[in-house]
Amino acid sequence: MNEDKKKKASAFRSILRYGRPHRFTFVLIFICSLLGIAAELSQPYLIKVAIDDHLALGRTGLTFLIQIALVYLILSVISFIFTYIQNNLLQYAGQNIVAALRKDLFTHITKMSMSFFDRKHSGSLVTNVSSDTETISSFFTQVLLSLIRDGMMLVMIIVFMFQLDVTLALYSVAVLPFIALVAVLFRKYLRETYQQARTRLSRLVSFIAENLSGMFLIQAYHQEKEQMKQFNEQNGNYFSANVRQIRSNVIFNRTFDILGNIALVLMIWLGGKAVLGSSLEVGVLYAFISYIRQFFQPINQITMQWNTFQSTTVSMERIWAILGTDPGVKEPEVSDAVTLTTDDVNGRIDFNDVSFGYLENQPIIHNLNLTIHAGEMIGIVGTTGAGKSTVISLLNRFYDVNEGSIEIDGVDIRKMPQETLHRIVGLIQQDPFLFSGSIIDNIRLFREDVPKEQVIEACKFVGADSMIRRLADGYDTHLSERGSGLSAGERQLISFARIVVFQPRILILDEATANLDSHTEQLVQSALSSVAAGRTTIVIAHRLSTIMHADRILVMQEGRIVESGTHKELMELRGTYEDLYQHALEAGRETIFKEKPRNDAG
Ligand SMILES: Nc1ncnc2c1ncn2[C@@H]1O[C@H](COP(=O)(O)OP(=O)(O)OP(=O)(O)O)[C@@H](O)[C@H]1O
Repeated sequence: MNEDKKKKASAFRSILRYGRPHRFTFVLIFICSLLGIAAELSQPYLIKVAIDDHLALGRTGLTFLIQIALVYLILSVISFIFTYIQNNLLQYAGQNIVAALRKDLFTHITKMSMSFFDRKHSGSLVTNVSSDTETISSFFTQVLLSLIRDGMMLVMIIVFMFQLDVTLALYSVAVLPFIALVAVLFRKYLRETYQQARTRLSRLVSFIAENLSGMFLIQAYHQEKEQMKQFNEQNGNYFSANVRQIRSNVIFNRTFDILGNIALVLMIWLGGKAVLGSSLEVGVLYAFISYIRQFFQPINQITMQWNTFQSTTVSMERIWAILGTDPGVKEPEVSDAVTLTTDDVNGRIDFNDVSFGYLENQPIIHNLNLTIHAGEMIGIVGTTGAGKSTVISLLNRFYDVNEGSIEIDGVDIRKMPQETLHRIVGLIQQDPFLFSGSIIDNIRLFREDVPKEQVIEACKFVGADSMIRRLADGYDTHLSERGSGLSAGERQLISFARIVVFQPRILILDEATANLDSHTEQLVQSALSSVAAGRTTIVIAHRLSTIMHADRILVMQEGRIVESGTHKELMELRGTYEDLYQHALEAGRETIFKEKPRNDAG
């Protein structure tokens, strides 16, 4: 529990640090609030003066009243101006702070290794970057505003009251312990309802995000009803948590109103008695009644902000948990870093006694030793779960090896800045990811310094040019999310063009041609041979035709390379490869590797 509080406090302090660059703005906000409130609170006092020093004395002259009315008006304008400036400054500072926080958070997330994304739902990360930062924004713009403005207002009202009449002032502040009691009683309940609503919203967002990315499967397997049922359940849960939270808020606020009205009635009763007994001036009673009404307003505001404050601490903690998470895969120390340019690299790859597991004590790759020569084309085959994609993830440093090392041209990839590594190693996946943006930007990855001509050249080279020109806006055609306006083969060709533009020395294709029809496959195949020429190429393929002509084929089984050689050599070996091949022929497909049952499955 204590640990928990400490964590909360440290998260809070860390996030508050974002306010430091705006400290002068906060001083200005404080001054504006002070002036605005002073002008506002002087108004009842003015009326008291008009009543007690003029009307109660039976004076009939209007000049004094007109003067009072004018001053009242000026005070209203002053109060308006300062409140306006204060609000604007606060919003400006608050939005700036949150924009900076959002940026840091997103930057940090982009640096995390894949193991982080294995653990974290993308939906909950979306909630962190969007609504958690928004909650923190409301802390700076509402909670802080309330603390500054309402806190000062409360203090000033109490000062004004004591100045006017000590007895009545004491009666007024006597309600404060009751208010504190109500706040304490409600606190736990309010916090619970708030947290519940936030957790359920986060679950709902995760569910929606997952559904959107898997919509294809949902429709293909007619899972709509099942998913709808789950959605309704999540939606209903969020709805009831929200209703509960709103209900508790309303009860809390109305309890305050009742307390305020009781205090008001007491004031009229006690004050009225005093006025009748001539121990109190009417104007003072009027001013007190006004102040009592204003007295509850800031208290109500501050207690209401308690909710926001609660959710802010939860959000701050969650954001800090991410910002405080080690990225896993680290950039090398500057003194250790080896920066290579693509031209320096030959493309030799060494896996030296590499072992790796996604989870502790569950090794997937076992003591892998492998040398791939510069310019060699390697095909990797194996049954599902053999570890083919894992080897590729390790080479891309999406995860770090547990033991051993991976070297490119003799340099441990952990010593390369990741930018260098990813410039050297180009990866094409089965379903290439395209960003929402124009085709040209997708090919040059939003780098304006890559001229359009170079992109067109690359597209011609891989045979994508005519396809792109047929689109409505050619190279400027805007792609929707994940390039959904294009076919799988077209997306594939675009990712090949990317490779030609960026010229990585090592090319990796992860099942790149598995789902294409034969015509598109031919297109992609010829693009592949153009792109692969002169590069070290590793292809994980489920189609034999893709890798049959590879310089070397590696057969993987349960995290180990069990056979290695050319197609011919492996066929002659009559081992696992030949077995897979026969199995493919029997099934009348060449794409059989994936479907072959795993050994452990019998
Ligand atoms: N992110 C992950 N977290 C935990 N385990 C994982 C993860 N990714 C893969 N695995 C496990 O690691 C093993 C190897 O997976 P990998 O994806 O490398 O196999 P593969 O040979 O590429 O299979 P496929 O041909 O089906 O793509 C499998 O048992 C898989 O369940």
